[in-house]
Amino acid sequence: MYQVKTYNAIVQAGFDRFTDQYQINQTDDADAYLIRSVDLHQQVFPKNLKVIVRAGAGFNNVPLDKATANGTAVFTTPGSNANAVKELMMAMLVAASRNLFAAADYAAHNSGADISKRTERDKTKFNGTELLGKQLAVIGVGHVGSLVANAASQLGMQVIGYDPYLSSDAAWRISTKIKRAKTLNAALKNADYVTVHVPKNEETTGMIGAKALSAMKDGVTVFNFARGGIVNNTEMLKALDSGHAKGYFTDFGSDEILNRQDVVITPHIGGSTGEAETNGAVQGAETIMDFLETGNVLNSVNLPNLSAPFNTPYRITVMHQNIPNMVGQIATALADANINIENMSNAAKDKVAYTIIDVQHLQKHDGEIIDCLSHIDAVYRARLLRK
Ligand SMILES: NC(=O)C1=CN([C@@H]2O[C@H](COP(=O)(O)OP(=O)(O)OC[C@H]3O[C@@H](n4cnc5c(N)ncnc54)[C@H](O)[C@@H]3O)[C@@H](O)[C@H]2O)C=CC1
Ligand SMILES: O=C(O)CCC(=O)C(=O)O
Repeated sequence: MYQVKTYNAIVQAGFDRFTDQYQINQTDDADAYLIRSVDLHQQVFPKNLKVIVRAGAGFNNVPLDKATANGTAVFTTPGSNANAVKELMMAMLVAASRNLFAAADYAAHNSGADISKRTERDKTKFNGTELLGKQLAVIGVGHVGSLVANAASQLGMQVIGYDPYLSSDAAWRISTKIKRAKTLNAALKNADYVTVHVPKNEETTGMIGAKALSAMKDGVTVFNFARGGIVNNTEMLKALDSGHAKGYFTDFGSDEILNRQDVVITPHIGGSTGEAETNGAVQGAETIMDFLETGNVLNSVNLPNLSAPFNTPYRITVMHQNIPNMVGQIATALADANINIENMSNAAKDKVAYTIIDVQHLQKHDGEIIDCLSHIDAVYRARLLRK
């Protein structure tokens, strides 16, 4: 029986997807974590932890190096909440262009006699502009960014995307109407609206800072529904205070940006729809079961993609450092144990490699061969799976 631990609210549809080989259990010795935004950076991972699935897109709450060193595969559920974020972003674009929040706040407090007279007098304060024909820069054109770009284009906006790491799968999702910028500055310089949809990492933290903001034109509105810190709040406030930027809309509040008319904050609700939570939980459960039962890897953030049909009685998987002679050492250990390899595949991603070996017969006691492989230097984890 596999133990699955959760740290955040996971919808029932995800739990229902697990077969009876799985138990949802808040144990300290889980085989798998199915999580959302819990910050795992301070956690000491149990040795038994084989897989972490973040139901959602951002994985900056998971310490990847620590997970790798523990032999733990980390996955996300790509695209599961992208439509939810896109719809929120479209609402925010309209809200920004029509001063919607200020206007609604005014109307909610406009009471008493002469209400219509005052309304007609004051409504000019909330005059907006239309999105049609305005330019939107989309920084990061992955699952969310591509949907935002396409939807904005359908509203008649001129959309320019910037994504130096765009995958070919993602490129297929982008409308041919979206222009491609070769540099961040080229994307920013004529944009009326700028939105970021990149993962938070060393490169993207503060990417919308003094330099990027100064490359934008006067009157720009900036949106950050990706992660706090991608936009530098101090520099954003300077741009707002100087009148260079018109507004800042974000899903990530923090003290310094509170209580301003020109900043709209939502409480990290980008992925908070029933549909997105169901997608993430179901995809998450399926990812856990597939990895634990077949060892196949698809869309992991710390392991290379590697899948093969599991047609033999036994499969050995080895997660190890991407250094010379690992496959040789693994094959030698199996030969020493008189185990014949039916099929072997190996792939690497950055510093981590992964090997799948299918075998018909085991000559030694199960534990012995796994023990033997685990003791090879630079092996993070070896597992034996039965069909
Ligand atoms: N507010 C919320 O509740 C949600 C926030 N998010 C955030 O949005 C981010 C994006 O989500 P997805 O689109 O699903 O991820 P994704 O991985 O499909 O797309 C991210 C894109 O950013 C690009 N990218 C990476 N570094 C870049 C850089 N330096 N400059 C330009 N582009 C760069 C990648 O090539 C990729 O195409 C997530 O990492 C997460 O932090 C995602 C879902 C919900
Ligand atoms: O609602 C959640 O779990 C967070 C969504 C999110 O930020 C993400 O998927 O990256």
